[in-house]
Amino acid sequence: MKFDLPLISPPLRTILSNYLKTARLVLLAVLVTTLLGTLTSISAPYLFSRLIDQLTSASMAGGLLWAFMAYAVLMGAAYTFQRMSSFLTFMTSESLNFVTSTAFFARLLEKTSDFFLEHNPAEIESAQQKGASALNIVVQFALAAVLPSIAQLILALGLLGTVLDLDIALIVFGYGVVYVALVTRAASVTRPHLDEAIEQSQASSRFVGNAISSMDTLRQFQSDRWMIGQFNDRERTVLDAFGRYAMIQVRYAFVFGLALTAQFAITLWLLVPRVAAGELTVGDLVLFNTLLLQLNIPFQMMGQAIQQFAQSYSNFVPFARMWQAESHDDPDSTRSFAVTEGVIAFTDVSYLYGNGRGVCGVNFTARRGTITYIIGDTGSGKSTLFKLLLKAMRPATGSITIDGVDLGSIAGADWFAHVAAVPQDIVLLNDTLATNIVLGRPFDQARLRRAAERAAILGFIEGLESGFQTMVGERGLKLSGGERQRIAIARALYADPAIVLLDEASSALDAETEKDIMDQLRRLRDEVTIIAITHRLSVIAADDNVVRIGSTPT
Ligand SMILES: Nc1ncnc2c1ncn2[C@@H]1O[C@H](COP(=O)(O)OP(=O)(O)OP(=O)(O)O)[C@@H](O)[C@H]1O
Repeated sequence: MKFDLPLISPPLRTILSNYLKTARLVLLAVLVTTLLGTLTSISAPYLFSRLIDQLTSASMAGGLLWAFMAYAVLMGAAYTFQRMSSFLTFMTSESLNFVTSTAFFARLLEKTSDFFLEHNPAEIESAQQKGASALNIVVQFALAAVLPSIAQLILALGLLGTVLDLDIALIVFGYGVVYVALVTRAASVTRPHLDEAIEQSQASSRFVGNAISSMDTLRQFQSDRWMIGQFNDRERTVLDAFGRYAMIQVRYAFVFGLALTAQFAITLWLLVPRVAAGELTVGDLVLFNTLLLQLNIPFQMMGQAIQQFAQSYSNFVPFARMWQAESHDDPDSTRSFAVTEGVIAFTDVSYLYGNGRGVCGVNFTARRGTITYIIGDTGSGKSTLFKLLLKAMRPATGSITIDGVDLGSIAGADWFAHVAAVPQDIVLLNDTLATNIVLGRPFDQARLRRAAERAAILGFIEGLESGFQTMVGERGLKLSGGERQRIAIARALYADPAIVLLDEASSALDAETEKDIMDQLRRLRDEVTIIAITHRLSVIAADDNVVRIGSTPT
């Protein structure tokens, strides 16, 4: 079986080392209870077989009954330790879930904007779920199956070799090797079908994410039947791939049955005549049967573990791919950066996307004291300039400086402490108006009201029954487009930024509200550098700085 180790190792290393730190004590308890469970479960049948051989009415009077009681205690202890170990293992799995989901979320926040253009939330969620459950299964199996199985195997094989004879121990061991080899082979033959099923199920989640975000449009164009058909086709592909996987495993079940029959037949063929000849006692035969049954359980467990590991690997791949997708290459925060004059200079800046479109040779300077308007045809690259300013990507050529400092050398955290943007597509959280404006920054009622006032939305909010505590609905869709824009402007102004970027921030507003907001912003222009993208030339005043962006080659 081939595994892409460079792909899965980095997330595994980070998550498992955090997990070992978090669950150290419980893991130790799992180890101890597992070992005790194994010792007691092997010593109980051994004691029983010896007692059976000594069982006469005279020996009963000599205290053998108490030895049988000791056997009963051993049996109870074995069960107790095994159960304790399995629940302690379950406890650690919750720690693992916690570590996996928090590490993945932190990693997601480092991803580039392109990542979120490629992957929608439903698909990301599905990869996260699959990855977390794959890791959980591997760790649970390692602790609850592989570890006790190996301990049980070593002890039981040792006992079998000492009490009965080495040949029998070798036959049992040989069966184990054949069994594990068969499971490995079955897992490797079925892997391509499993990989395909998981790949298709990821594509299906992406499809669901797309469908949910455009549900109203689909209904309006009566495209829902078409979407259902497409979804069914995708799910059918997943089902077929899982079906092929399961059918191959079903065929292998016959081979496993044959191997088990051969193991019992050969060993009984050798042992039964030796009992008849008086070389072995009936107790030996009973012990053999119990140990054989016990030995087969760990082999089956190990086989299942191999099967689960192979399945978990396939499930972990989408998670690992997202984990490894390109992240922002950001310098460390120095906290020493401060905006002084607020002069932003673009010098010969170019950036082309993979399709050859973007911006070429842009030169302009934005200062306080005036609003800098960026204008240009649709697709000329105005929003791309903002993405560059917001460090979503770096210029391919040229430079962007702030008060003479290259933007590339400023850490994201330091830069975002000074800049606030109102994007073209406003995203609001399904939470209250206050939360959407403050967005986790230190709460200050006076600032909140001032920001709302400057964004010309205070009157509207105060007129609502729940005021700032009004819930905005999924993606803020309980508000109008213009209200959403004003909330986003209030959000941008809340922390008194030194630089404000507005990407068609007033496009959904009526002329009067737009004028109101721009007048408010104009009052800030001596303290704040304001750059605004607009298609509405009517908002531009005579003393504004206007930068026209030309079309780029396609
Ligand atoms: N992520 C992307 N991948 C590939 N091409 C892109 C991407 N984003 C934008 N483009 C292309 O780059 C060009 C500039 O896009 P941009 O959004 O910056 O234009 P714009 O001037 O803001 O347009 P508009 O006025 O319509 O909002 C367009 O031709 C667009 O198709």
